[in-house]
Amino acid sequence: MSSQLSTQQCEACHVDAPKVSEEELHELMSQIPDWVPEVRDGIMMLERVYKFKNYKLAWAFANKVSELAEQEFHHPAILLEWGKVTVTWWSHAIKGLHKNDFICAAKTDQLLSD
Ligand SMILES: C[C@H](O)[C@H](O)[C@H]1CNC2=NC(N)=NC(=O)C2=N1
Repeated sequence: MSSQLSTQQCEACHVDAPKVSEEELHELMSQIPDWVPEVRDGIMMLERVYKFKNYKLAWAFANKVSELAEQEFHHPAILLEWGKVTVTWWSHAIKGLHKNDFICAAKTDQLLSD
């Protein structure tokens, strides 16, 4: 359930922290069905495009995602466009996906209803 992930906190991620396994990936993806795993420069990432009616609403959402990032001290790529925000989570430290990324993806989804 996505509520399960979104109630968790990011933990400090170090270079030797574990990447999620194939099995975990499958289980965690099922909890954030609107996110797509993307491999970019050999790094697995989680991405979702959010659509809005205008620039201002997209901008406000991008700001909320930025606040979440500082709260969790885990920072995504955020692409702000007219009516559209693309959020991409991955863990720089391990060049891949950590459980933190799934927690933050679930929390990003929750910002929509705030
Ligand atoms: C020093 C600090 O903890 C690190 O630079 C953090 C900050 N935010 C981060 N965000 C993300 N997405 N991945 C990281 O590896 C990461 N590392």
